[in-house]
Amino acid sequence: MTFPSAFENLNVLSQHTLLSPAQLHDDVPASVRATQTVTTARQAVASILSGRDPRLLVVVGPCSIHDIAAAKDYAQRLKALADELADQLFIVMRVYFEKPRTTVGWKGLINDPHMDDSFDIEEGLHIARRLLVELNDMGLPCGTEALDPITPQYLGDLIAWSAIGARTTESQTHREMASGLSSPVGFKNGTDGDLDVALNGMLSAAQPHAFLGINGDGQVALTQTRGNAFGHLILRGGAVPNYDSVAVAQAEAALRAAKLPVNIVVDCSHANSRKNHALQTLVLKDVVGQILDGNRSIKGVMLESNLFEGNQKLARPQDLRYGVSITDACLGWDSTAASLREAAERLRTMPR
Ligand SMILES: O=C[C@H](O)[C@H](O)COP(=O)(O)O
Ligand SMILES: C=C(OP(=O)(O)O)C(=O)O
Repeated sequence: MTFPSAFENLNVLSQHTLLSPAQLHDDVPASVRATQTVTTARQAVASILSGRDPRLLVVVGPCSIHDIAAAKDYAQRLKALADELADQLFIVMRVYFEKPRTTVGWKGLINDPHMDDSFDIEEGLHIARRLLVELNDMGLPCGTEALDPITPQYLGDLIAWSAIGARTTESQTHREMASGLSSPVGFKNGTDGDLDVALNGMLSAAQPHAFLGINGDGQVALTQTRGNAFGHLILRGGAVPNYDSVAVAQAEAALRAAKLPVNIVVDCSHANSRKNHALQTLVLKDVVGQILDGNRSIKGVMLESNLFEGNQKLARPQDLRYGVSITDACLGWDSTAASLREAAERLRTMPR
């Protein structure tokens, strides 16, 4: 019997075989320095989550990466800031290559690196891996959203922290993938604010799973995982924000009731900033205030930040403004640096 028969793949237009994860690793190898950055950062995040390291994890950077020059420019500034504030903050750059869309839209640099619907995924994977190697070579760890369950085989060795997004936190496929990720993984609450989907995600991802995956050679493989020991909850707001002390106390109680580690990261953006990028600084101030008031469950924060504030509509690359987001609106660099410096300064007043 020929494959496909006349009765299947009726809506599939074409399939094009891509290079394997092993081939991409050969094309763009991880340097020793990059690997050290990833390993040290994963350990630091794990120590923060287990309470051994009192610093605040900060995942900060563009909503999405679309321009490599701008991403490197941003990373250089962030690395200097990370070194300056390293006594209080452990800074990981948000390096998001895959965007989950509410309906449709540009799905990120891996899916469509030329931003023209040419979907040159093979080139997208190369660009993404080269950037991750460069950033880790600078000593700047990278965090990302694990969206496509195949991508971690290509890039996962260069990722220090991962998120499962609000739109996929209830998906079994993503929980299975999370159970095998090498980095600590945060589960976001649902877009409607539901915490249970994230808690169930954490419970599921902590367990071993067996599922269909791909191996290094790109072959379909029965994949069996160990379970991820460093799952945590990310509060990103829903119908209303959920970063305030009452919402955080409710999340803590829900984590305790589910017998999960009481570890929370607050996403200062999305529904917590009511999608107004400038309000992220106020959310951060509030969260730092909660920590100064004695909160010990908030282990980290997330900020969407770029070189310049706001966002712009997707256009031809030559028509885009440099350093401005083409997805969610972001804080600009100056206010990002000022708010992180202020957060560190306030945290320094706290007896450890
Ligand atoms: O952070 C990114 C966006 O909020 C998410 O990808 C959804 O984007 P959309 O609602 O513009 O599709
Ligand atoms: C899509 C994102 O967030 P969320 O899943 O919370 O909407 C994001 O952080 O890019």
